[in-house]
Amino acid sequence: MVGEEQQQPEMAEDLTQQLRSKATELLLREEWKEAVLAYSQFINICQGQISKTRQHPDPDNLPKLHKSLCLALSNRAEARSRLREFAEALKDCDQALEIGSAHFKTLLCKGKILLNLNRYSMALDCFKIALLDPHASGNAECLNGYLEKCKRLEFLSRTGAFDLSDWVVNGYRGKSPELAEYIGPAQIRKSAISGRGLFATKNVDAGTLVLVTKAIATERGILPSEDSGENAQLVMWKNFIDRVTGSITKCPRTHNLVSTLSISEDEDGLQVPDISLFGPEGEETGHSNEKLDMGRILNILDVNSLVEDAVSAKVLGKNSDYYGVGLWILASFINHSCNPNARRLHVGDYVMVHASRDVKAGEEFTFGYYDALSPLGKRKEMSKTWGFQCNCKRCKFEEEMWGKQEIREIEMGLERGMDVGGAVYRLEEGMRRWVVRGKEKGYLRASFWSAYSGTYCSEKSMKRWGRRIPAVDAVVDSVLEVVGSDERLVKVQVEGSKKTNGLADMERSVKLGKGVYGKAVKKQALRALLELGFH
Ligand SMILES: C[S@@+](CC[C@H](N)C(=O)[O-])C[C@H]1O[C@@H](n2cnc3c(N)ncnc32)[C@H](O)[C@@H]1O
Repeated sequence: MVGEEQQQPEMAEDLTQQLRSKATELLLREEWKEAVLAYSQFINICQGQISKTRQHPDPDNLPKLHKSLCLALSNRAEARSRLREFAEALKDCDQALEIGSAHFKTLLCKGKILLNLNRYSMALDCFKIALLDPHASGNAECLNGYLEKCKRLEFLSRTGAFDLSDWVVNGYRGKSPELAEYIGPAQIRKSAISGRGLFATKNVDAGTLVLVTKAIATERGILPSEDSGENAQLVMWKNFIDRVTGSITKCPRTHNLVSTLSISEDEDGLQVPDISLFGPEGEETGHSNEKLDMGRILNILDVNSLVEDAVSAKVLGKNSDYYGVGLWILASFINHSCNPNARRLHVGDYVMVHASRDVKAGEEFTFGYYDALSPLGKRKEMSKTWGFQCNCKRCKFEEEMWGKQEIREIEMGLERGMDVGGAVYRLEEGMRRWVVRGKEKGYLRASFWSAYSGTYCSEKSMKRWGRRIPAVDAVVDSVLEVVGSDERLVKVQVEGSKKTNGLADMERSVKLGKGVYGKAVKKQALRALLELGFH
């Protein structure tokens, strides 16, 4: 076959025109992969012609060729961004902008890609320059929309001033609120628990937002009841792996950030990355040397993926067959504790982490990978499934206490349907005899929480045991001190106070609610929630 450059100039011109028309048609038909191929061919030809023209200068033709090349690069960027190949698409945009620094279509495309990558201020710069272009007048509404969105998200990512009130009060119905990535008063440091952890950089009170981060990939669905949903879960897991692999392959930044995550081996030797790398304006680092083969990706996912139906997501009131799994990189640096001080809330593709009780500067933020309001045996089982053994103070203390015959009898009694009020009474009496004080009381109460909750919420139980067991406020406070706020604590506080005093202490409950939902749900909304009886 005759090469393009050896063809007659008119013939080559015809072929080039045909290729350009074909590429445009594919783009209009939204056949993105094919459009990328056609534009790539066209771009090669254009670049060839430009270098030929440089050798035999043709001042009339050169600007025309540059214009065609710029447009083709811009269109290929559009097609690549639709395929979510953002890194390649950005390269195309930058090449096009080298030719025409104010090329409207390219600036718009680059701005949209940057917005998708949560790089708000860089996106804002693109839209601002685009606004100066004469083409902007015909696209003013759309452009202003993007500008406003960038400004809003940039403000949110800088201040963390989110407001989820309406969405939460409306029972999480409708579109989830617009969020932006945010890093609060936190830094990554070596942890005494294991490897690296996330630490408070200043004293924070309950409800303070720690971070908001968008998933690299998620997979969600309702599991069918037949075959107990296991097959469906496997299919979802496979899809999830494909999505994560896709994101890693398409984006070097994602590759680099994922490669910082633990595979739960030799954690203490792992490097401690700077937290700013993970933020919306985090630096573009070069390609990491760390190879991410399939085996390593699977190990990383095994250790770091979060399941949305975990206890903290129950607050979303999702269908019981709902299953959602995702990888949120920054949240992956948070270790587990059975006396956690942070909670996570899943909102769309984002996870928000906030302090669930007051946390001192230098203290490590931890959340429960599994339910902290459960007894030692159950927690041990769960930590096994996570592949580690929890050695927190609470576990160590309870290990000792479970040596006591009486504790085991109460636990077995409850399993066999023992009267919950009686169990609480026996435990409280036991703690008095064993001189269990302070936090340790909270540990045991948290472990037997279901008995306390059953007692305080039952009129019958309260009639029988109410005078012989501690007041609900004292118990809620001591459990709160060790596991942080939890919707179940608020529920018992509200119900229990009504049963003892006849009215719930609204201020106290609102404070507890703040620890559950974070400050992103405002006081007024929390009051409304409490009046509605809490979700
Ligand atoms: C999501 S990562 C947490 C961050 C991790 N420490 C790191 O350096 O990247 C989960 C892994 O951290 C370790 N880990 C977290 N919480 C732990 C705990 N309470 N006790 C022991 N190991 C824990 C386990 O190796 C677990 O597989």
